[in-house]
Amino acid sequence: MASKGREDEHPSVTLFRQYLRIRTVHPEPDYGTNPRLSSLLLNSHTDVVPVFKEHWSHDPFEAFKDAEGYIYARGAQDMKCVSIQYLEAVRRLKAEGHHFPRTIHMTFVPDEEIGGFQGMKLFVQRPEFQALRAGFALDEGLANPTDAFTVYYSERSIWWVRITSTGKPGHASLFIEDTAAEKLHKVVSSILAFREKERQRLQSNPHQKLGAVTTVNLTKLEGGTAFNVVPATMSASFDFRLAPDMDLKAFEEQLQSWCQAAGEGVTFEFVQKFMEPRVTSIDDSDPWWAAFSRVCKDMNLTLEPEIFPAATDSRYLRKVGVPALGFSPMNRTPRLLHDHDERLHEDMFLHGVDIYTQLLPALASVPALPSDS
Ligand SMILES: CSCC[C@H](NC=O)C(=O)O
Ligand SMILES: [Zn+2]
Ligand SMILES: [Zn+2]
Repeated sequence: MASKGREDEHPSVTLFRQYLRIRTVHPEPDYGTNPRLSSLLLNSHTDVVPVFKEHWSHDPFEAFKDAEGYIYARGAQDMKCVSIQYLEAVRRLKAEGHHFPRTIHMTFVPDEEIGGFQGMKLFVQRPEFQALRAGFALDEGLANPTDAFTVYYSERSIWWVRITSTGKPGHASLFIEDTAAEKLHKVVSSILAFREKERQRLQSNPHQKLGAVTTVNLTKLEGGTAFNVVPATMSASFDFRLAPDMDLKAFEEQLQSWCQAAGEGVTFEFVQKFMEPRVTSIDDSDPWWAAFSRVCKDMNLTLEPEIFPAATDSRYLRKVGVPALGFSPMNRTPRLLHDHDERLHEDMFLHGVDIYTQLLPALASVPALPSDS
C-alpha cells in the first residue's frame, strides 16, 4: 500500500504532500534582470474549506496517496497543488541558472475562502503590494474533466443580499392583513422566477457556460418565534453571482422594484456587493495572453477560456488594474474542490510543474509595455 514517505517518490510530490498536511483549514523575491519592468505575480491562497471527515475515504489532512497515485487531501485541488507547483517550477528554473527580464513574485495569502477581506482585498491597498509592481498575475482556476485546460479571464460579481419584510403581527388563528410572510413570499417568487429564466438560458444552449449567466440561490430564511404568533419581521438571504455583462446598477434597481411591488416595509441590504467586475484580455494582440497561449499551444494543451463562476482573489487584483488569469493546470480531472475526497493524481501534479516551467519564462520575458513606464 502506498502511504507516507514512499522511498521512490518524486521529491516534488513529497513536498506537495508535506504542504497538504499543514492544517490551514478554517475557522483559523527573486529578482529579474530588468527591475524597471513590471513583475509577474504568482498568487495562491493557503486556506482551505472545512471537511466532513466522515465522508472521506482517507484522513483529509494526511495527504494519503493510494496505489494508483491519487493524493487525497483538502486543498489537493484548491489550491495547495498550485502553490507547490509555482515553487517547484521556480526552483527548477533557478537550478538551471535562468534569469528573466521581469521579476517573479509569489504571494501566499490567507482567507480567500471567506472573502479575502483580511487577505487579498486588504493587501492590494497596501504599499507592500504597490512595491511589487505587478504587471500581470496568475491565480487559481478549476480542474477540467476533459482533455482541455480551462483558463479564467474574468469572474462573476458576488452579491449577498438580505431581504427583510415587516408587516402586521398577531394571533395565528386570524386572517391578518399585510403580513411580513406574504410580502416576503412575493419577493422570493420574483427572484426565483428570475432564477428560472437564467437557468433556462443556460440549459437551452449547450455552448452556454455557467460563468456567462447569473445564478441566484435562496440560502437562508429567518424569522418567527412561535407556531401561533404571526411575526412582524421575516427575512430571506440570497447568494447572487452576476455575469460580467450584467448592468449592475440596473439590477440593483430591479431588486428595489421587486421589493416595492411586494408592498410596504420590504427592504434589502447588501452583506456583500462586488461592483467592479473586470475582464482580462484574451485577445491575441495582448502580449500577456499571447505569451500564455503560445506556451500552451507549443505544449499541445487545448485551452478553454471561461468566466470563473465563483469568486477568487483575482477580482481584487483585476480591480486595482493587474490583469489576471485563473489557471490550475489540471485536465482529465473531476472538479473536487470543496467536495469530499478532494484528490489529485501525482502525475497531474507533476505535469503542472512542467507547464509552469514553460509558462513562467515566457511571461517573465514579455517585452517592455507602455504600462511599464
Ligand atoms: C465571501 S466571498 C466567497 C468566496 C468563495 N470563493 C471560493 O469558493 C465563493 O463563494 O465564491
Ligand atoms: Zn481556491
Ligand atoms: Zn475554494
